[in-house]
Amino acid sequence: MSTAPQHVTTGPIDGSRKIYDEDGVPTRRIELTDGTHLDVYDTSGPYTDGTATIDLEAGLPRRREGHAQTQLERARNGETTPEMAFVAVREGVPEELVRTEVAAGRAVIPANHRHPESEPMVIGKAFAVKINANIGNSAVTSGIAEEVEKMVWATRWGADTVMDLSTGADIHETREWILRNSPVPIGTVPIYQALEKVRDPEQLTWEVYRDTVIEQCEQGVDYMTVHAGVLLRHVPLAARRMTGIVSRGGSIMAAWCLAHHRESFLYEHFSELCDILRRYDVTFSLGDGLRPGSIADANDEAQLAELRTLGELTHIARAKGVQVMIEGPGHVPMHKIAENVRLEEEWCGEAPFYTLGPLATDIAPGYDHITSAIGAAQIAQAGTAMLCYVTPKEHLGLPDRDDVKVGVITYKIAAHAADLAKGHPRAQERDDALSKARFEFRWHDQFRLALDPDTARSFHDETLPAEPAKTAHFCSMCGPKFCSMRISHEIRDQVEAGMADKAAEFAAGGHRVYLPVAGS
Ligand SMILES: C[C@H]1O[C@@H](n2cnc3c(N)ncnc32)[C@H](O)[C@@H]1O
Ligand SMILES: Cc1ncc(COP(=O)(O)O)c(N)n1
Ligand code: MET
Ligand code: SF4
Ligand SMILES: [Zn+2]
Repeated sequence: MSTAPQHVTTGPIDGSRKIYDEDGVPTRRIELTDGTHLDVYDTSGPYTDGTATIDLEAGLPRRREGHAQTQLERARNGETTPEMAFVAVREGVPEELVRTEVAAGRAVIPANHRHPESEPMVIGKAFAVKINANIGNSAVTSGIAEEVEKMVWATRWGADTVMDLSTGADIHETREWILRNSPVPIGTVPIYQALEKVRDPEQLTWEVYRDTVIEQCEQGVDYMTVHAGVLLRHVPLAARRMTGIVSRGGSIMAAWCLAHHRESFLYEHFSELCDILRRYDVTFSLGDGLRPGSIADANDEAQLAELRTLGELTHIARAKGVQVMIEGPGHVPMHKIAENVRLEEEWCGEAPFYTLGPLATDIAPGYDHITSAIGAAQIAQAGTAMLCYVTPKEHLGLPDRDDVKVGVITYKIAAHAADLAKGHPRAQERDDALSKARFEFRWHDQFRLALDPDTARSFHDETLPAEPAKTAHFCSMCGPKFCSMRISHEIRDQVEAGMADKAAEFAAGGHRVYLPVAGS
């Protein structure tokens, strides 16, 4: 039996302060030494508010109320819900854009009526690209306290949603602690807990699965991965691959279909599943159970056959008023990435795409946060709405707290790079503020504006820890004499002084800068 969590990381991010607008929408204000400030999107909840009291036992304050209808149904009815208004402020966009995107199914707001602790957020290509962090124990390692800290730690660094993918001990209790203390939406894969109950994939039944889904809906899970696109006829296609089926849920369902030689109970009971999720406004994340697990298998027939089925299911769910997003690959070389987005949009009615990476090559275990961030930046630029992070431990072991931070920061980079390329209205503000601080040798401001201020500061401290170095016009990379930015300042001064002299000369000599153009 795991012990209850006693402690999580709290306190503001270095150089920042949490502020709230009149409707309680949180923002992180980065205070700068030149007297200005920059406000940035904040996923971290009360944990980074220096004035908040955290009581893990009691959970976070409940901030929302339930409703009989889903966000999708209400958006279609022309209603702007409090959740839509909240995310419009967070994103800096008109409420009407949020409502119309949700109504069209191009965006989702995952917010189970029974998870009132979470702060509403929107996932869709018209909005800032989001990132998800996977956490959870396995049969081999980890406990409740570690997992709750991973959730707080992931959201501190910018995770927009967290998936609890626990498959080990105390699955229900671990999820309860995470849900009651999470400021972001929580996703799960219910088939994992269903399998835990029956032990063997063959023993799974629709009834056990359905009851597990209801249990998780009641607890407050905001979105659920459902691998209902793995059909009996797809299984032979995947058997021939280089790496078979790498999705856990996909492999469980394929094993069940083969053992019983029957069609998937998720597919056959999909309509009932929609009715259950609708009651709580739980969002479907239609699982990519046949995603490629290697470059060799990318965009193959198994993957595309499943995607077509997910498109069919999307239309069924939407007709029932349930919000839907679509999970995507996996391992895909760069030249095959755009095709994934194009087909997903075409076949799945532009439902928000939620991709795992993709890894652009298979050759760097230990660095798969990087192989996957390369693919993630590209697929996000092409229109993916949310990126599921990959940590340095991918393919090697369960990520720990440090891996979680590396994964989150790496994916914030990919998501932000895509926001810039897509021309998101506020994205470049932060780049400009940081570049200005860098060029003006305001080292403290450069650290504060960084995605990871602690690492930036500690790297600078390694060679130049003294306070005077924090305004010095060089760092240890080039040293004072070869600092190109310092030299640039001198060039700029000389050019400006020279311009002033030249201007005075010109005026004195009666010269004109622009000659009249003949005929004008
Ligand atoms: C679908 C993705 O989820 C990741 N994954 C599966 N279980 C866990 C866990 N407990 N913690 C973190 N990541 C996990 C896998 O590494 C895969 O990349
Ligand atoms: C983007 C994405 N895809 C899939 C899964 C589920 O994991 P699995 O399919 O291995 O059960 C996930 N958590 N996120
Ligand atoms: N790395 C695998 C993938 O590409 C997942 C392994 S754990 C289920 O999806
Ligand atoms: S990550 Fe490890 S346990 Fe999971 S599929 Fe790969 S080898 Fe198996
Ligand atoms: Zn993989």
